Amino acid sequence: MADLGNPTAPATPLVELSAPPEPSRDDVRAALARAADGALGGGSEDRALDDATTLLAARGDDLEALLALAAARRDAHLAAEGRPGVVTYSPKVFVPLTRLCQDRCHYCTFATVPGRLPAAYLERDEVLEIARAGAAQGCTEVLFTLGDRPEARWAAARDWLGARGLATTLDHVHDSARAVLAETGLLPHLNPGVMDLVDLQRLRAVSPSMGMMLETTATRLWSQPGGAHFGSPDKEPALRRRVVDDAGHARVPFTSGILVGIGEHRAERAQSLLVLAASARRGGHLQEVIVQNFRAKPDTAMRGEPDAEFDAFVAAVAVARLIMPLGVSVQAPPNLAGELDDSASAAADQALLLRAGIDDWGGVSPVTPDHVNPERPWPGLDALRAVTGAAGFTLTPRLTVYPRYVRDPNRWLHPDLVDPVTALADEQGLARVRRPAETR
Ligand SMILES: O=c1nc2n(C[C@H](O)[C@H](O)[C@H](O)CO)c3cc(O)ccc3cc-2c(=O)[nH]1
Ligand SMILES: C[C@H]1O[C@@H](n2cnc3c(N)ncnc32)[C@H](O)[C@@H]1O
Ligand code: MET
Ligand code: SF4
Repeated sequence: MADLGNPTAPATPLVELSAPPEPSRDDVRAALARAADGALGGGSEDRALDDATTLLAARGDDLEALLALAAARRDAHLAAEGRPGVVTYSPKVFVPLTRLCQDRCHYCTFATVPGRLPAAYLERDEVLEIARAGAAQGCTEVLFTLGDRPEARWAAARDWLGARGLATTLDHVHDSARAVLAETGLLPHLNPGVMDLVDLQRLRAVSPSMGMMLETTATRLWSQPGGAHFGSPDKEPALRRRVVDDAGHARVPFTSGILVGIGEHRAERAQSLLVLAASARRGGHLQEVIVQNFRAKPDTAMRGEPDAEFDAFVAAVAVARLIMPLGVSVQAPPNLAGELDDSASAAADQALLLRAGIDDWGGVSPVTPDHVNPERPWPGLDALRAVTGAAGFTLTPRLTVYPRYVRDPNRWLHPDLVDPVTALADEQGLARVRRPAETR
């Protein structure tokens, strides 16, 4: 298990960081040299923050050197996990259980108002219908992504839940996930926003993995008017950090990550990644870190903002790889790469992400759109396999829960989930291939 799962000191408090100056090339090269020697900042946490902040500014030849270091670290991770040369994805369907939300993230087009929806929530039978369509296409994951605690803001949500004898949105998540497991055998991955320790312990019985993006440690983007998270109670960085840590206490294999380009500066981006790495070391539960690039969408408060600059995003992927302990996968979604409707530029950007050290593409669906980024279709699996193969890797389906946790079920899986997970896993803990999509 490498250096994961060794409880150390408690989490250090988040300090507000001022915007860093542009580093000189000498600064960048010195940071690269320390990274090449094995540790950002030569092992000290403050120096690691400085070096990571510096490396996030690498461009041109320096960025090339950073990518090479990150790629080598990814290869070491895959070798340590016993799957050298394997880049994974999770064949999934996406269940937008509710698009009502108590938050108002300025980049989000997923959250909406009751008047624009046929109903406040999907019914359990509608969820099952989506899951069955996924099963027919060889999917193994049902991703529940939804608005945070809409009942705190919307009467339509309270009424819908009340009419069905449900107290909270998370009760509906629980019952729907249990139904998916029982009726289809597919594995739920829950992404319902903020959960407390009791929620995590209860939901763990119906879902082998869960996730919540940290997004960013930049509290100012939450506390100050105009910030991307102003008006979103669930996006307070200290609260989200506690959720990521609590998932470790509850022994939930967990996915988190950062959103790049929502107004955070490089030092905040570096701090966010260091916070995730520290949580991974304490809990051993962080299976993957998603590095997701902000994409401006019409009808949102941030529609006029530029998309995340792609070189800055690629540098963030590489720095994430260097910061994370071995054993933590680094994921970037393939559908947010490239210009819209331009498969050549998507392929070029995806190739760059592989050079930057990712080892996973996340959920890819042959059935449902990415409801969070609906304007961005999934690449076909053939195209993704071609890009991955051209970079020297074999594209391989995984389960929603990663092999290292599948192999240690007593610690990481609720007893009720051992059989459902085992039924879908191969000897390596990856997905047993039985998919029509795979043989196309
Ligand atoms: O299709 C998507 N899947 C998202 N996923 C699912 C992801 O692509 C994979 O299906 C999981 O990582 C499987 O382990 C998330 C999962 C999380 O736990 C947290 C955040 C996300 C974000 C997205 C997303 O924006 N779009
Ligand atoms: C499900 C996850 O999707 C991400 N998310 C939400 N809106 C956007 C956007 N416009 N661009 C990129 N990612 C987004 C957030 O990080 C959220 O946690
Ligand atoms: C649709 S956004 C993903 C789930 C949750 N609302 C969050 O922001 O964490
Ligand atoms: S990103 Fe999540 S929490 Fe924020 S508004 Fe959208 S659905 Fe709500």
